[in-house]
Amino acid sequence: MNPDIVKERQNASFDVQKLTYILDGGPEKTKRRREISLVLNDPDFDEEDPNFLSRSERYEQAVRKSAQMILKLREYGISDPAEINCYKSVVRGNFHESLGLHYVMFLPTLYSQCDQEQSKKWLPLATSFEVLGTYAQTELGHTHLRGLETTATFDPTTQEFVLNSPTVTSIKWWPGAGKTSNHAVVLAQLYTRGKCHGLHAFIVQLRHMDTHEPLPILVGDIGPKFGFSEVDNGFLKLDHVRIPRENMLMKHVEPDGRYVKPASAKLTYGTMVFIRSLLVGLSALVMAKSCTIAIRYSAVRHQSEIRSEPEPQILDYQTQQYKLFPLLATAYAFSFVGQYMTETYYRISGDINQGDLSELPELHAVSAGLKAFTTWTTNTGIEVCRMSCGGHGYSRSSALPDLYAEFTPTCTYEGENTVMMLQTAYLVKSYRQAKAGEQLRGIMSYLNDMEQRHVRAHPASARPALVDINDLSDLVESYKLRAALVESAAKSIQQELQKRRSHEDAWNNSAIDLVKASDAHCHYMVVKLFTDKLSEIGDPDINLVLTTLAQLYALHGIALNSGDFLQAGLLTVPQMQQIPVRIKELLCLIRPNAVALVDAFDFPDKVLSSVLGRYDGNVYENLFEWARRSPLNATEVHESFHKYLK
Ligand SMILES: CCCCCCCC/C=C\CCCCCCC/C=C/C(=O)SCCNC(=O)CCNC(=O)[C@H](O)C(C)(C)COP(=O)(O)OP(=O)(O)OC[C@H]1O[C@@H](n2cnc3c(N)ncnc32)[C@H](O)[C@@H]1OP(=O)(O)O
Ligand SMILES: Cc1cc2nc3c(=O)[nH]c(=O)nc-3n(C[C@H](O)[C@H](O)[C@H](O)COP(=O)(O)OP(=O)(O)OC[C@H]3O[C@@H](n4cnc5c(N)ncnc54)[C@H](O)[C@@H]3O)c2cc1C
Repeated sequence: MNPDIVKERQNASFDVQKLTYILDGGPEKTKRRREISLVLNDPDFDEEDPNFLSRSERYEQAVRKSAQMILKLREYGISDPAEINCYKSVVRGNFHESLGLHYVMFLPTLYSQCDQEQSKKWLPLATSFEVLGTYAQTELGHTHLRGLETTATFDPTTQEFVLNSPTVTSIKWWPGAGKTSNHAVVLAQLYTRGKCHGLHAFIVQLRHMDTHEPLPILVGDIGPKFGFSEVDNGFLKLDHVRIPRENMLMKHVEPDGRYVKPASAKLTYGTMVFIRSLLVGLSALVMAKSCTIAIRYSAVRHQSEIRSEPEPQILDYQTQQYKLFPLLATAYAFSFVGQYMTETYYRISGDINQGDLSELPELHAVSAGLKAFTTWTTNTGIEVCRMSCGGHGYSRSSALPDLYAEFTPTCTYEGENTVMMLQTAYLVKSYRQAKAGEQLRGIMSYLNDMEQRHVRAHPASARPALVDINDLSDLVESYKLRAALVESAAKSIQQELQKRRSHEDAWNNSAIDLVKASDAHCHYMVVKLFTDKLSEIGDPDINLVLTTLAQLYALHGIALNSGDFLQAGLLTVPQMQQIPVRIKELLCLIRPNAVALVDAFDFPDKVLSSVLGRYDGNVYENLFEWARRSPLNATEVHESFHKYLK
């Protein structure tokens, strides 16, 4: 064990184990997660670092791993969805799996959209992996759902739908598992009796069940990408492909071609809401991994000098702390927000299953906004962690380049982040409702008292100083008032309408304000949920260290967005000047606990897969060993010497 890291652990002021229990949701859950993590000792999962493999080898390795996972899940009797998720995230490490989409999109779509008869047919096939599925929605030319071109036309004479990609731009593009899957959920515009009824989901067989040869359908892999090398993102061109009427999910077409409206057309989009909710938790996980790597490495890396003494640990540099500790605070904040998002998703989708759709718009708005907010923040955070590790952060051995490449598409897939932030129509609607005197419920209820607060952009000098920057509840209150930026967005729309612009143009001309409002709303939610969590934590040592992190999170956010807080008169200039001073004090308070705080995330070394983030801190000898495994070192003299240099 590296002596620096031993010393760090001795300095901790709290019980790491107890904090792990809080993150997991209780000691029983930690125990079970650790039991599941033992699978890492299984020699069947001993594999070469994918960074040393070609794309085709990586894909093959991923397929083998996916198949092994299924067999082992059965062998170990793991069937609870949360446990399957835990198992997979352990085995998957920092990469994706080839059957990922089958689990996260295909199966959930079947579960939520099959009727009884369809469930009876498709669920046994899909859960036994005879049917391997993908989710084909995006097209070469479109992702905006109303604009999708693929058609599904009902033919009552044969009781079939005819699926067609009429143009090049309508070719399905991106669906994972282009080579792996034999079925797809295809999203297409439904036509029956000559009328279009909008987007619906259909199950389409793509490949022969025994030979895996494509049916008369053009299907394949779209080629190498920024990351996602394990995943065969695919294309799919359908040329008048016929499928039985029973393959339409939720069956909205009667045998005579009559269309029966669903309770809400938006239920077809349910799988995206599910994944967007999951991505909030995934952001927390990846931010936590990145911080673990960067903070452990910073504790063992010595460089330059502060005083004329031996080289200090780089974690002692104030600038290093300023780079990493706000991200550490973010990892904790997002962990609690992830827990909230999961609970909210299951609560509201439970109501939806019972026929109560009243909270669907809020679920959509919250999951879209938090997905965008947390993935954007995490994406930039991983890169800060990588940079903070200097040159070794650039090596794939650090895992940070992989974490970045694998995570960055979360900002794009399941709804591009700007587009998701623009799903703030709900926010503006809520604002208008509150202004009209309606009492809002839930997370939007803070808009109820906006009129009394009169939060507007007028001189700060005309306002009382509301905020004690050392008081978390005051900080939550100021974030709440900043979230009233929605008022500016609503006003911008109003002004555009007064200029006789159409509603659509007024919306587009206010889009920057709308995204800002959405961002401010999400930021408020994160600060509030983090603060609310503190009241549940009885252990005084843990409460203290998490309160310090929450204060840092809140103040750092204000420092980054100082213009908003000053403009709205929520803070005075002298208060604003106090914030950097307080932030520096908080960095000093966090410093002795930094390693213990990342230890509490409890990532086994095999899951982190990072030479820099090793628990024992023995970085240099393992970096050397890792480099020696590089395929370029397989021979002492590379063949290129004989071919070109000699
Ligand atoms: C510790 C925790 C660990 C967690 C472990 C997690 C493990 C998971 C591991 C890995 C996960 C990663 C998985 C990797 C695989 C990724 C694969 C990627 C797949 C995809 O990308 S699938 C394709 C996704 N595509 C999109 O998201 C498209 C985005 N676009 C849209 O959603 C829509 O076009 C739109 C919302 C922008 C506009 O909708 P539409 O076209 O219908 O427009 P309108 O007709 O105007 O309707 C708008 C109207 O509808 C409301 N609305 C829109 N969407 C929804 C919804 N989903 N639900 C409810 N309501 C919705 C909208 O608010 C409007 O309402 P109003 O009319 O204003 O009332
Ligand atoms: C790794 C990966 C895996 C994927 N897996 C799948 C899958 O399994 N199945 C599937 O169906 N799809 C999948 N996708 C596709 C993914 O869902 C889309 O890429 C995503 O929805 C974004 O759409 P787009 O690529 O068309 O971007 P575009 O919508 O073309 O975005 C380009 C730019 O235009 C801007 N823009 C677009 N619309 C607006 C607007 N209304 N207002 C303001 N700005 C706007 C965006 O902000 C962005 O800056 C995957 C994508 C990736 C990268």
